[in-house]
Amino acid sequence: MNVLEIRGLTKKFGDFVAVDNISLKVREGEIFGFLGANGAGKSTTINMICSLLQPTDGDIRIMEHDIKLQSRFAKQSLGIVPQDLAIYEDLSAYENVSFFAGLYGLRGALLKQRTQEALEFVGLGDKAKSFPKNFSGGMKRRLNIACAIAHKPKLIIMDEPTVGIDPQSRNYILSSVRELNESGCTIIYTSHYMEEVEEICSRIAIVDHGKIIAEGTKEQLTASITDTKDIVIELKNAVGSESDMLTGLAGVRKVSQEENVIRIHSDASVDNLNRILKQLMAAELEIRTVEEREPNLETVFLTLTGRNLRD
Ligand SMILES: Nc1ncnc2c1ncn2[C@@H]1O[C@H](COP(=O)(O)OP(=O)(O)OP(=O)(O)O)[C@@H](O)[C@H]1O
Repeated sequence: MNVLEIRGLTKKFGDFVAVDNISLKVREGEIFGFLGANGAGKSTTINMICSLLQPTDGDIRIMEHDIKLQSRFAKQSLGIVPQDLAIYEDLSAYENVSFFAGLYGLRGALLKQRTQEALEFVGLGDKAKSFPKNFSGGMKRRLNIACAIAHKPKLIIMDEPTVGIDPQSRNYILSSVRELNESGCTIIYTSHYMEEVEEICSRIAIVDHGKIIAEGTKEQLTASITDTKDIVIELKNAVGSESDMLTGLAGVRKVSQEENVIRIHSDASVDNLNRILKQLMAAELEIRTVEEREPNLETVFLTLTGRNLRD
């Protein structure tokens, strides 16, 4: 079954097209990644799925129900972890979760039980009475998740849930996503962190300028990139501007440098590497290592758009 089906979804703000005719199916049991740079249109799409924004055009179906016609069903099937924290600082952690679960229709003993379960799930079981104003960024993010899951939705949408938190909380959140998925939830996970999407998502859509420019498993997406390759060269004692001499070289598409390490995105033909090395050696630079990297999602994005995800 498709837990989510989107057809021809479009959102215009005045003349600006933020989401441009997106169609998409997310099947039950998937962790579906929505990967795109800042401003690509991820949040606008999510806000339409959650009925927070009216589409300019297109249809959205959740569990085969049109969200316009069966809005109550859609609301109860959906859990939303918004990008901007949606928690009340002057309510306790327990009261926050209980408030949101109540909005989704839970009452009485079940409301109490699910509130406590959700807090325990995110590792805040012993913080039920504490106030989020005293929480770290990572704890607030986890509370935000608890608020979205207490009513046990079939589909959970997480909009960049790991922005601005420490690595430990990030790992905690990623393993919670997996656990929720194993317990039967379908998950849509948006991020501009390629590594996270690669790590947890079973299928990925890459969004750019409001359009889906590629979709598939990580393996399908990387296999589709056969005409480019990534080369990483480590120099000895670089001053930091050595990459300039490679920009514009035939076959070289993009170059970046961090201290001694130069990353080159180039056409796949073999002579490129020779040309690059000749250029560096002609400048009497000492080369420590040369490595050809397997394509990853960043390569896919770079090949399709000519930009890095975080340019
Ligand atoms: N209410 C609005 N009015 C006008 N433009 C908007 C509005 N909301 C979003 N936009 C524009 O639509 C585009 C897509 O924004 P959106 O927030 O969906 O991107 P995103 O992929 O979620 O990026 P981010 O990772 O920064 O959240 C951006 O150019 C943004 O400036």
